[in-house]
Amino acid sequence: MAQFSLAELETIIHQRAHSGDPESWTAKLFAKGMDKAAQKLGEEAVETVIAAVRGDKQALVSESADLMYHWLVVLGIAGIPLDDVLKELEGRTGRSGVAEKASRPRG
Ligand SMILES: N=c1c2ncn([C@@H]3O[C@H](COP(=O)(O)OP(=O)(O)OP(=O)(O)O)[C@@H](O)[C@H]3O)c2ncn1[C@@H]1O[C@H](COP(=O)(O)O)[C@@H](O)[C@H]1O
Repeated sequence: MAQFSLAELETIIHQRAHSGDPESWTAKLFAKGMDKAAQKLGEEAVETVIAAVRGDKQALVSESADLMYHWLVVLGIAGIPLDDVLKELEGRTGRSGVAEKASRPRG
């Protein structure tokens, strides 16, 4: 089991975004803004799909990591905490007591 979580990565991204370090990819993405970050997220999503369709498990793991990192960057630029997404997912399990969300049909 990995000793690492998306919450930790979110914290790292937040720290690096405002580090002012010219070598930081995170700081560069935040400086370029949502259009560039969303574009990178889309590229990583496509690369993940290609790895999956090819059945390349090693690439799928690597591209998934790129995808999750860029997804968290996009959430960060949008000002949406990871916890908001986790609460949304939790609601869909029916565990959070948000009955209307749990029973909502999925599109
Ligand atoms: N998890 C990641 C991570 N995953 C992917 N990437 C970067 O995402 C970039 C995208 O890779 P691509 O090959 O698609 O892009 P590219 O060809 O380099 O760039 P373009 O020419 O497409 O603009 C690469 O520079 C990767 O290094 C990441 N950069 C940072 N992190 C995490 O963020 C932390 C802080 O990183 P810095 O902000 O760079 O200090 C790191 O310690 C990691 O934990």
